[in-house]
Amino acid sequence: MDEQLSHDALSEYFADAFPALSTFVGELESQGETRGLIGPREAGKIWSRHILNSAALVPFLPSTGSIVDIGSGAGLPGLVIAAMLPGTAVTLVEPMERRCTWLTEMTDLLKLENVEVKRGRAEEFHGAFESDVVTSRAVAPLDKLARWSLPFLGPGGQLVILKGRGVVDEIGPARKVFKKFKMSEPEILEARTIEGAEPTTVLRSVRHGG
Ligand SMILES: C[S@@+](CC[C@H](N)C(=O)[O-])C[C@H]1O[C@@H](n2cnc3c(N)ncnc32)[C@H](O)[C@@H]1O
Repeated sequence: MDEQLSHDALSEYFADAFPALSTFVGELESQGETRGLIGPREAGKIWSRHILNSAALVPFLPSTGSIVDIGSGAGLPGLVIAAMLPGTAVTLVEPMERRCTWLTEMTDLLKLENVEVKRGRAEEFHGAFESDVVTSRAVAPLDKLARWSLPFLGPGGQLVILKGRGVVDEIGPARKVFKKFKMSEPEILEARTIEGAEPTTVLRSVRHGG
């Protein structure tokens, strides 16, 4: 467990999702680095760096409906969302086969019945299905990410993504594609979880016409 975070604070924050997420953290600690899912020396920091960072998105998401997480990698934020919001249907889109194998293994191990893993690049699924919300973390600069993400949204659909503070500088180059998909002006929100964890930045935009 991360040094600065107490078991009690994490257990209280994650409530019903805590057992599944503890199992997930244990698997990331034991296998994450060797399977190329997390960086070296991250094993002791998974709760703060990855799980709480992903969880920061959850207060901005609906508790029902469909969510597609683009470029899920190790399952961040997609598996964290699925564990915390069991009333949603979460699709994880990831092109790398070995990461999809991991995602499927974790979905089974954590007994998440609301997860579907789709192997491929986001662009390959345009037109194949729609989603109420698209999420992502650390996948691409905003203009590229918007081209990959926005075709999944119908009217009223939302883009809700984790980004670094520098996201404000990415909005200009992405404006054209936001306009093309009739998206609202992106909001930049500060997202907090528990005391002692770093706040993070969330970008949210809604497709007009819902
Ligand atoms: C830096 S990793 C981030 C993984 C995870 N979201 C996280 O925060 O740890 C970027 C991920 O995006 C995936 N990716 C790259 N291009 C993609 C595309 N066109 N569509 C979907 N996923 C993509 C990569 O395979 C990789 O797993």
